[in-house]
Amino acid sequence: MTSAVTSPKARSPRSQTASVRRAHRRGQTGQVVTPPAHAASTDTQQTSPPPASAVSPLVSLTGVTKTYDNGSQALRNINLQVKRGDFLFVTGPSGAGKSTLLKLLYGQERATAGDIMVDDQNLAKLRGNRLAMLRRRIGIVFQDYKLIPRRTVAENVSFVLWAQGYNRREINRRLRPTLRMVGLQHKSSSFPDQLSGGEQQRVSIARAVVGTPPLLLADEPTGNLDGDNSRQVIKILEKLNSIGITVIVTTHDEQLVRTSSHPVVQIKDGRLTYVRH
Ligand SMILES: Nc1ncnc2c1ncn2[C@@H]1O[C@H](COP(=O)(O)OP(=O)(O)OP(=O)(O)O)[C@@H](O)[C@H]1O
Repeated sequence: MTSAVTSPKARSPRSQTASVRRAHRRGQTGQVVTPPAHAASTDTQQTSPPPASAVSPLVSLTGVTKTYDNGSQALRNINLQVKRGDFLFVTGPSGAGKSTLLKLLYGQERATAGDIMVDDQNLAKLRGNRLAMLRRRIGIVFQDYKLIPRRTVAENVSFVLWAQGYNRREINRRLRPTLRMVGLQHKSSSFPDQLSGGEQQRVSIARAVVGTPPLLLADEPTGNLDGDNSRQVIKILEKLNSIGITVIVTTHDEQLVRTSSHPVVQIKDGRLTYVRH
């Protein structure tokens, strides 16, 4: 698995981005597919409305409350909409409810009250296979990387594709541009403990997006990194956003948020307010 990615030709960041973008356009996300030019036909008989996915937000929370079994009220009456293609920062102090919000979005936790829609699916109604299918369409990045220690970079990144039944050719086709995208093509045979923290986080980003999900959730992705590595991680997330992936990032790093122009919401004591639209 690793041999195919050990000696890729050097390519510019622009062409790396382009190849991942092409992967999206081939329809692998089901999300960023550009409609054919004739889709906007002049056929006056064609009066059916556009599909819901073309107009609905990718993520929508309405009146969402989460109370854990021990009585801890993590989220209170949250209303939030994230459109397809958005990049959203979620800030707030420790214990405010940021991680809980992301856990609700990928179905690790269930809301106590309210409605959560992700990619036109009502999370409260998803169980078993249908929840697993939705999760395949959500990339997740954690503060502590969560890489498999005895697996190489290439194996860590492609593991999810193996698990989903992709063949070797398709895995290699996706792996190369994804590793280039995060600047780690030369580290594909390294093990996690041979990498810096910033590199490990870039591997975890590659793993999160190698399946070309329409939605990427990053929970404090810069929490363990210094300023330079943090900015590099945010730049990669912005690059992914520029090719159509909707990105939601939690952070308590005020500096990162201040130096960006993306929308920002703050969670404090479980309540959400817009800081910047
Ligand atoms: N599994 C759980 N069981 C009970 N209470 C929990 C659980 N997970 C989180 N909480 C509580 O819910 C509240 C919100 O926690 P959450 O982890 O969402 O905050 P956070 O904003 O992500 O914090 P941090 O920035 O420190 O990661 C906290 O009071 C926390 O103690």
